[in-house]
Formats: sequence, structure tokens, C-alpha cells
Amino acid sequence: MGPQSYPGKSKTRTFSFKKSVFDNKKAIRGGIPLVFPCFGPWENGPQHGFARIKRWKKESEAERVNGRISISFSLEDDDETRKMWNYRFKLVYTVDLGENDLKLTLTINNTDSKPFDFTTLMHTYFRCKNIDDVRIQGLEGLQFTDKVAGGTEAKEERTTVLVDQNYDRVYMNCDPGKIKVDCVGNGKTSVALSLSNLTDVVVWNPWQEKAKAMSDFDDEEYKTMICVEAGCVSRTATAPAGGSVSFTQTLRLC
Ligand SMILES: O=P(O)(O)OC[C@H]1O[C@@H](O)[C@H](O)[C@@H](O)[C@@H]1O
Repeated sequence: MGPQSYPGKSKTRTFSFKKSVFDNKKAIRGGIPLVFPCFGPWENGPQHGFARIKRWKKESEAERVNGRISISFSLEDDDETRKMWNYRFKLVYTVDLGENDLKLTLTINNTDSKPFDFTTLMHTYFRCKNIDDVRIQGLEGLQFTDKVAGGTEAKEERTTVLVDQNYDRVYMNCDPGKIKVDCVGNGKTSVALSLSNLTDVVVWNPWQEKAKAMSDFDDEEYKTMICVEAGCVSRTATAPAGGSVSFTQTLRLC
């Protein structure tokens, strides 16, 4: 679940795959799927949790205020989620769109009488004209886990990161206002990320061989997408009984 396109200045910035179908069984590949309650492989249920494959409800009507439009959606526990993960919760996702920015807030309400731990992530797929041109700024000096290299840790030395191979890295303790993705959309656009409570950023592109092996990925589509995903994944977050935790990512055209 997530916006399937980000129409800032009338151009689509996020990415949807040609072969993606939303059927409540498998995650859609594109837009900004929401990962909850588990990032990555999960012993209790599907990879990246159930939130991205469940059908959400409209929580509020769209509201237009001062040139912005905002709408909220929600997801509550049901028999199916409790079989995988025995907690009561209500997720509220607010999508707030301005002329040049998209503000996304996920609030995790624990409606249970016991606390729960979780990981979460906004799995943003950015469209790009050519992956060779894409540059990611703001990761220099950060420790990262390289999932392609079997989970080894290293420090990012580059001021500008470019992706030219199978890439799956979790950058930790990111500066909430420093990350910027250059040359997305039409190839000339930059998008700056502003993060609240989302301390990790995953950079992912499966590249040629892996993309070929994925049934919902056209063989050449890896060249026109980059995932830069803000999350809380290298450590678990806790929602206290009856309490809530909020996470926000703002994507701003610059
Ligand atoms: O194929 P999925 O379940 O949508 O996941 C895509 C990728 O999502 C990324 O967030 C993970 O770091 C990768 O390991 C994973 O392959």
C-alpha cells in the first residue's frame, strides 16, 4: 500500500512496474509500499510483513487546505494478522501533497494491553531515466550493512553514491535532513528526503541477473528505478500498550 505515483509538477516521480498486480497476496512492486511489522524475511509471515499486502481503509476524506491535499488511510489487526502476529494495532497513514513536496506519516497505534516491537520502512521506488546517472548524496561517513556481501558492515567513504551493480545496503544513523537523490524522474530532478524517527536508509537495486529471476520485474526495468527507503530497521522500535509511535518522510523536489 502506498501512493503509486508522485505527480509533483505533473511528472511521475515514483515507479510502478509493468507486471505488478495488487491481489492482496503479493506486494505490488512500485510506489511506496509500507513495511510493517517486520523488515526483510520474517519467520511468522511474508517478507517485509503484512502491511503492504493488506487492503487499507480510507480513514478520512481528502482535505484541501492552502494548496495542499491530504488524505488518511488505516489498517487494523484482524484474524489473519493475529494468526501471524498476535497483537492489536491500528496503523494510520497520512499522505499530504503540496506543489513541491509529499509528506508521508505513518502512525503505529498499539491498541493492545501489551507492548510490541516492530521494524518499519517506507519502501520508496523512484523512477529514473537512467540508473547510470542517479546519484545519492548524504550517506558519507555512515556505517552500513551490505546484504549482498552477506551482511558485512563497512563505512561509506563516498560523498556521492552511484549504483552500478546488485545493491542492497542498510545505511544506519542517517542525518534526517541530508539525503538527496539526484537525476530521478526526467533525469534532471533531485528529491531531498527529510526524515523523522526514520534513522536508516536502504538503497536497493537488484541489477540485471536478479531482476531476470524476478517474475514481476521486466528484464530491463532495473535500469529505470532506484529504491531509497527510509526506515527503522537496524533496531526494533517499541509501541507501548495503548500508546503510539509516528514516522515521517517528506520528499521535496529541489
Ligand atoms: O522483493 P521484495 O520483498 O519487495 O523486497 C525487495 C528488497 O527490499 C529491500 O528493502 C531489501 O533490503 C532487499 O533485501 C529486498 O530484496
